[in-house]
Amino acid sequence: MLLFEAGVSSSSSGLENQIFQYIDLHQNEFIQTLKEWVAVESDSIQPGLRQEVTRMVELTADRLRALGATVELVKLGSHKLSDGQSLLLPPLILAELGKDPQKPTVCFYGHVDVQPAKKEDGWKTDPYTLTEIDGNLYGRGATDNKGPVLAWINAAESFRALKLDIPVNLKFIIEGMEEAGSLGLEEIIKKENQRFFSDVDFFVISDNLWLSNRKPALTYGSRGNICFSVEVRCGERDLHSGSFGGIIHEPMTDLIALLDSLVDTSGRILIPGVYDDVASLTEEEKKLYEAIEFDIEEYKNNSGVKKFLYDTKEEILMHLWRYPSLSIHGIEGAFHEPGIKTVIPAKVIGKFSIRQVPHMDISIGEHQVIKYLEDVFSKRNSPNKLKVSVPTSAMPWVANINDPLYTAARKAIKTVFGQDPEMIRDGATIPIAQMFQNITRKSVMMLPVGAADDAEHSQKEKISRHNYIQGTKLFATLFLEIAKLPGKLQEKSNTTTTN
Ligand SMILES: Cn1cncc1C[C@H](NC(=O)CCN)C(=O)O
Ligand SMILES: [Zn+2]
Ligand SMILES: [Zn+2]
Repeated sequence: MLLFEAGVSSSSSGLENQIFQYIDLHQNEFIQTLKEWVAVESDSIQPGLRQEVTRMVELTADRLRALGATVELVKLGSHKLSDGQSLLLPPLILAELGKDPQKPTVCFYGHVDVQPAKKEDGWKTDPYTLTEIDGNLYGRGATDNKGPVLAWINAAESFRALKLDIPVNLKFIIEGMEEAGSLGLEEIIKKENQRFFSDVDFFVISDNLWLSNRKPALTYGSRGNICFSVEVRCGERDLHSGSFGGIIHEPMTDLIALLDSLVDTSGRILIPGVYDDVASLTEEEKKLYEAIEFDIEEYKNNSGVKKFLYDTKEEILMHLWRYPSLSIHGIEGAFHEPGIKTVIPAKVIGKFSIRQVPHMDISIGEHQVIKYLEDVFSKRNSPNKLKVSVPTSAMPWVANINDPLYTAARKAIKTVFGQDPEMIRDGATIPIAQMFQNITRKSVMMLPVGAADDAEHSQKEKISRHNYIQGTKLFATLFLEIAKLPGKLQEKSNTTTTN
C-alpha cells in the first residue's frame, strides 16, 4: 500500500491517503474532462446558444451514467423572451447513485450553463479552450460552475475506480439556466419535495468563491436579488436627432434620469423604505466580521478598481453580505457600438437589480421601487410610456453554522487544506439555497472550491489546477466525514422501519 507518502497530510487516514493519491495521479484526466466541458458554449443568456446548453446538460447526464448513477432528465417547458418569442428550456438533471437506507444521503447542486463570453470582450485566451498558464486553468465556466460540478463527480469516480464503497448515497440536481435566473427550478423542487428530495439529509452547493485567494472558506449565507426592467418608449420607430432632436421628450433622457435617481454617490439606495426591514446589527454579529481575515488590498487588486466606497474590513464585508445594494447593469436598445449614430432610440429598457438581505421582502421591495419610479417619472411631465417589470427575483439565505453538515465540512477542509475555513457569507445570489432550506427544511451548505481571484463572469475566469484537484479531494473527504456524523443513522433506520 502507498500510505503516508511525502506531501500527504499526517492528519488524514490511510483511506483518505489512498483516495488522495488516486486523485493526484489522475489529475490530468480530470483536467481533460474539464477541457471538454468548457469547450461547450453553454451560454444560457443568448437565445441562439440554447441548443448548446441542452447539449451540455446531456453531456453531464452521460458522465453521471458512466459513474453508475440513475439519471432523469426533467422537462421544464419553455419561457417567453422580451420580444414575445417562446424558447425551450434545457432539461433539469435529477440523478442518484446509491440508495442504502443505512447511509446518509447528500444532494449536490450545480449548474452547467455559463455566462456569455467572446474573445473580443478582451479575453487573452479563447474562452472556450481551457488553457493552462502558470498553474491556472482559464476558460468560461472553469470556476462557475463546471469545475466544481466535475470535482464532485471526480470525487465519486475516485471511489468507484478504487473499488471503494462510497459511504453516503449521492443525489445530483444539475441545471442549465442558473445564469438566466434558474427559470423553472423552484416549481420542480416543490414538486419533487415528497419524492426525489424526500430522503435527502444534506444539500451541498458549490457555486461561489472563497473570500481570499489562498484561504478556504465555508459559506452560510447569500443575498437575494430582485431584477428590474424599466422600459421607456415614445413610439414605434427610432428617430433622426436632426429632424426631431429639440422638439420631443426623448425616452433615453427619461430613462437616464430614472436610473440616476436610484442611488447616491455614497452607494446609498434612494428608494424610500428600502432599509426599513434590514435586520439590525447585534454586537454578536459585529464580532464575526472583526474575526475574519480579509485582505482589502488583495480584494481590490482582484477587482482592478482603485478605491472602494468603504475603508474598513467590517464595513466592506457588511455592505457585501448584510446590507442591500443596487447595481445598474445596462440599457437594451441604446446605441452602444463604436463610432457615431445620431439616433433617438424609440424604446429603451434599463436593467438594474437590488441585492436583498434578511429580513427584506421581495413583494414589498417591488412595490417600493415601482411606486418610486412612477413618482420620479411623473415629475418629468413626459408623454412617453413607462413600464416597470420584474423578470426574476430570489430570496436571501442564511444557515445555522452549528449544523452537523458544517462540522463535517470544517473537518474535511482541515484535512485537505491543513487549515480551518473562514466562515463567510456571499454577496451574490444562489437562488436554490433558500429554496432548498425553505421547501425541504433540510441542512443546506455552500462549499466553495474556487479562489477569490477566479474572476467569475469576467474576461479572465479561471480555476487553479490546485483548487480543482484539492477541491476533488475535499468532496471525497466530505463524503467520509458526513458518514461519520452521529445521529443520522439512528434516525434513518427508525424512519425506514416505521414506513
Ligand atoms: C442571474 N441572477 C439574477 N439574480 C441573481 C442571479 C444569480 C447570480 N448568481 C451568481 O452569480 C452565483 C455566483 N456564484 C447572481 O448572483 O447574479
Ligand atoms: Zn454559478
Ligand atoms: Zn455565474
